[in-house]
Amino acid sequence: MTSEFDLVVIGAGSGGVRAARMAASHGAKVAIVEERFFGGTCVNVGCVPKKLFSYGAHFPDEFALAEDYGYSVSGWEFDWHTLRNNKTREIERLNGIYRRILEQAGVTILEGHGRVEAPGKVSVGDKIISASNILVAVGGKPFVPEFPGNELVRISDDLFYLEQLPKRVAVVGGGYIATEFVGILQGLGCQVTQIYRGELFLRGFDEDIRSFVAEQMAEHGSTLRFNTDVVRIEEGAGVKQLITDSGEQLEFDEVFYATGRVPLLDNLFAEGATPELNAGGAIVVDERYETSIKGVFALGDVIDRLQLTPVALAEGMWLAAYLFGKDKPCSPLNYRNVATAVFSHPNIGTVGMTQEEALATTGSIRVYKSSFRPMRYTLGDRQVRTLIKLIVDDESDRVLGLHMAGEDAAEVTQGFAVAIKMGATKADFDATVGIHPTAAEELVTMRQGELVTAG
Ligand SMILES: Cc1cc2nc3c(=O)[nH]c(=O)nc-3n(C[C@H](O)[C@H](O)[C@H](O)COP(=O)(O)OP(=O)(O)OC[C@H]3O[C@@H](n4cnc5c(N)ncnc54)[C@H](O)[C@@H]3O)c2cc1C
Ligand SMILES: NC(=O)c1ccc[n+]([C@@H]2O[C@H](COP(=O)([O-])OP(=O)(O)OC[C@H]3O[C@@H](n4cnc5c(N)ncnc54)[C@H](O)[C@@H]3O)[C@@H](O)[C@H]2O)c1
Repeated sequence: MTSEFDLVVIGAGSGGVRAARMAASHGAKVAIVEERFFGGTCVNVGCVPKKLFSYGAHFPDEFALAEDYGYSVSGWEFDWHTLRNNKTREIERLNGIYRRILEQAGVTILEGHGRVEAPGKVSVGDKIISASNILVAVGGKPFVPEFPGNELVRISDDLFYLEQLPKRVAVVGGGYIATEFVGILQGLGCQVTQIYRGELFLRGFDEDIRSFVAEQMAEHGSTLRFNTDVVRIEEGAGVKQLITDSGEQLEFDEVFYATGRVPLLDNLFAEGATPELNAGGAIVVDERYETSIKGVFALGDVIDRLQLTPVALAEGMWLAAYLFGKDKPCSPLNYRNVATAVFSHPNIGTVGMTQEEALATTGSIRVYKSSFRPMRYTLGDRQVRTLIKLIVDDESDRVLGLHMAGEDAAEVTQGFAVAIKMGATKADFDATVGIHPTAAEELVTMRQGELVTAG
């Protein structure tokens, strides 16, 4: 029996929309199922509203800096509702664009909860549709650990729709979301405390970058409490009392938890139709994104790879070309040297290996480091700094990693990521004439490297 569709995608987020659109452009008959919002996490409660809020949070610093340039910027006020509502209007516009992109590509849109009933069968409400291939691109949801009072905390989605901005706020977690939220809330005028259970936040990033960002955030007014775990939260008189593992009691108006995300598998697979999952609940796929059930594929945040929008997009494009393209990809997607940024204040941009990873891999590296005060800040006394760092393989001279924390770090890193992906050497960097005066020119003018060897 022939199927109604060549591909049914569950989830119209970053990966699902891209896969559906590209599959349709290759000539496939495609349907997409979405139960909540077109564009998924990134557009609605992730990258986009977060970046808009991050822009918004920089204005007080800009006003202060303007004074050093002779402007009087006194008496400014901030209205949270204006920022929040303008953001929501923009997100609604983007939702419409995503829907239209799908319609224009000829993709059939089905609104409702999608569920894999069996290989080749998806239900949407009480309707069953048949498909030669099914793609599960349902993303993830915030994870909040179990402890007394955890029902009192807010999750990342909540920030985007808050009725009022809290005065005193705790952000628990030490990853991307927590660190970005601290910058946003602090910039918008809240008194912010970041609480992290480990020694130093941003595990997995370069050690120097982690310490530098912690210093800069503290200098900027955020309170950072590392080696601190929350054991209980109580509420009284509109105040949230947070009790730590050392018995301290801290008071906040709101407590945000950003302690990771887990795959969104709620009512997604009928009994007997669940593919293999790993210990963390992520769907296990092979290098073609096929699950343990033939004809059922999965990609994006629901699998155990990098949880980044450009990665979900790349996976979606790869799979569409693999299933329906004339020119099938000849190799699996390459996850090496994926550039990433944390839109904390200051921003972090990173591509390639950290010093620690490089040492474990090659044993002998040269490390080039420069910390400086960007020219923009030299007319006043604010201690805003930038750190850049290059990790070079001593033997081959190849640049293994580039790390930057400071203004425009994400923008600068994106450009250099091309060079790193192409295998540029330090000599290539040195042979590149800089653009003066910029912060990025530092990356092609560093000459004094320190030789570091393993052990
Ligand atoms: C606060 C925050 C900030 C972020 N910032 C960045 C950033 O700056 N840069 C970056 O690269 N990444 C960022 N990310 C990560 C990025 O958003 C994700 O990696 C990306 O959205 C994953 O795409 P996806 O297609 O896998 O899933 P999603 O975008 O989550 O899409 C899944 C879609 O499936 C739908 N769905 C789920 N279950 C069903 C079902 N059963 N039936 C029908 N529909 C269903 C959901 O409603 C959703 O629309 C951020 C994430 C968060 C939470
Ligand atoms: N700029 C970006 O590209 C960007 C921004 C936001 C999110 N993201 C993506 O979304 C993913 C999820 O972000 P996230 O910040 O929620 O996750 P994360 O994995 O980056 O960080 C989770 C943090 O919570 C801590 N944690 C975990 N369990 C805990 C517990 N029981 N108690 C206390 N702390 C605990 C971890 O130690 C870690 O510091 C990221 O990994 C990233 O891939 C990307």
